[in-house]
Amino acid sequence: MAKFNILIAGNNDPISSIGIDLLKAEPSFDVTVNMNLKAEDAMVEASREAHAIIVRSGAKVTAKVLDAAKNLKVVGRAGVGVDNIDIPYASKRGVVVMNTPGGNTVSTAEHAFGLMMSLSRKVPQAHASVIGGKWERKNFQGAELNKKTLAVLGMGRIGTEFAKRAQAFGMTVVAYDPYLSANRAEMLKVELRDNLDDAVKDADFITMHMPLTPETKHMLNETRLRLCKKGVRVINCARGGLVDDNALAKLLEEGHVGGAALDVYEVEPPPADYALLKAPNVVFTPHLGASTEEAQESVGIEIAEQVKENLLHGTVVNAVNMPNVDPKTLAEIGPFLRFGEILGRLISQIAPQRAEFLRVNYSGNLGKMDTTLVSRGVLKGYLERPIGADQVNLINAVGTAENLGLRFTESRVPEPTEFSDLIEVEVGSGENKAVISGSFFGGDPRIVKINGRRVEATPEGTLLLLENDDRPGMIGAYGTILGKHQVNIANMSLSRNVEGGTALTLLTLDSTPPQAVIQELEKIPGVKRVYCMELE
Ligand SMILES: NC(=O)c1ccc[n+]([C@@H]2O[C@H](COP(=O)([O-])OP(=O)(O)OC[C@H]3O[C@@H](n4cnc5c(N)ncnc54)[C@H](O)[C@@H]3O)[C@@H](O)[C@H]2O)c1
Ligand SMILES: O=C(O)CC[C@@H](O)C(=O)O
Repeated sequence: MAKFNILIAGNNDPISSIGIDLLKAEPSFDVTVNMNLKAEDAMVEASREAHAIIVRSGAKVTAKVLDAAKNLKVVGRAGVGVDNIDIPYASKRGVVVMNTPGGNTVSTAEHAFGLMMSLSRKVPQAHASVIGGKWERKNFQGAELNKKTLAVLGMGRIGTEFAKRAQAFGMTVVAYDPYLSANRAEMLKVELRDNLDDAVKDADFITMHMPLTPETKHMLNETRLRLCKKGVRVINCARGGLVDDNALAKLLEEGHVGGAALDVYEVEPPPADYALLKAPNVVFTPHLGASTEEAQESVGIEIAEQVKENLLHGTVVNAVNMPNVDPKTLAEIGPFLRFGEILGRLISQIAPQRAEFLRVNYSGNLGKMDTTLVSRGVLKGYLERPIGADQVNLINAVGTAENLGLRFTESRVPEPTEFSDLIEVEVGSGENKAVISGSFFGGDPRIVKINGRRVEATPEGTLLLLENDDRPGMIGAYGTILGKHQVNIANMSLSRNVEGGTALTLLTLDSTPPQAVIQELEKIPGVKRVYCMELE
């Protein structure tokens, strides 16, 4: 039985014990929990033997960690944000990265909403004052939420939950999210703004709920904050860096921004001299959005299940760097995926060198399916020879092709050709290309065309493809040489363009002939090309 090492890594932020127990209960898993992995070097050492690493936001899975963890197959994030994981590098290394969207949505929306209420009623300041023995009622006059305008930036899961709560409090909700459809906005009864400045300029409160990306970094910068109404209050329970913390501190000091409630910071934890910590009218929490029993249990169990299923059965759920494959889909597309890989391997052995494109075209029943993974399988099979079978997989195949300058495309048409299912793979540059097509006969894969010529072969063992003048005696000549070297022919398929033109002979062999035999075949008069193709 294969053994898998699982590292649950953190910086004092463990995942739920139910999730840990679920993994420990699996006999083939060896589970290590280490919550002292703030430093990269410590993380590198702890990760060396891991097949899976599970983190929250405290531990960082950097390129150095990914390089050190030679056996690594999967990184699981118990939560939404994956900015503590080097995703491009994980993809390059062929490591699947999964998160658990949804498990902490309500907790985070509730926390952000709680922050907005604390901010509008100055709860932390009033609390500190009472504890300090004071009774300063006039200093802590707040503002109602009722009839105020709220701008929700990022109307995904958490933004939507926040908006619903705000509507229940009588707020007018304006939304900015370039990926939100007008229909959905209408359904959620929010006023959708196409332009970020339009969304924030009349708002009394702004709340942010999107990932930190190059596009969203410093979305609220000094210029945009100055555009807002004087006294605007800002809530950020999504990611540090969406707001320019220094600009926010400055505008809070000036009084242009009336208050801020933050759960996340550009630097976490913020150092003692962080300007924001000294600014007036602020409410802070230390990245607590998802810190509830319910959310942690939910994301802890979810990630444990996902990682377990991935290691044991190859199931991919909630991956951020490859398409999802649940067990049902995996069973359905499994045969196509395997055949796709074989077609890729096959064409890599007859394609022109320095190919510039690889196209996968589907028609008929296959043209109606989601074939993304099958195409990745073709690409993987194609790249195995040049890159090494252990270096390329379904996750990094697309990136690897890009690095080689190979343009990878796929097309699908639901109409059948002469076959009810067809996968056609074309590889080449300009007009110089090789084409192989495959189909399924009664559920069994068949190679049905090579370079546009009709052939028929079961994709197994070794295939010998010979191109020769169409004249008598050629097959006898091949058979004699192969027989002399004890190479048995299991199957043969013949085709030609015109009588006396060029013939294509596809032989399925029981063993792979040595190179010397191929050279002997090439010397037969009338033989133009001989390709020996191994399928496994
Ligand atoms: N504080 C915490 O503990 C905590 C907990 C959970 C989630 N989060 C963070 O909250 C954020 C939102 O989480 P979610 O689960 O709602 O994610 P989500 O994917 O459901 O929603 C994100 C939304 O942001 C939108 N978006 C993307 N780019 C945008 C842009 N340029 N402008 C405006 N909108 C844009 C997307 O269209 C999407 O609707 C994430 O960054 C996540 O990491 C924080
Ligand atoms: O692990 C946590 O508590 C933080 C989670 C949060 O930042 C997320 O993006 O899901």
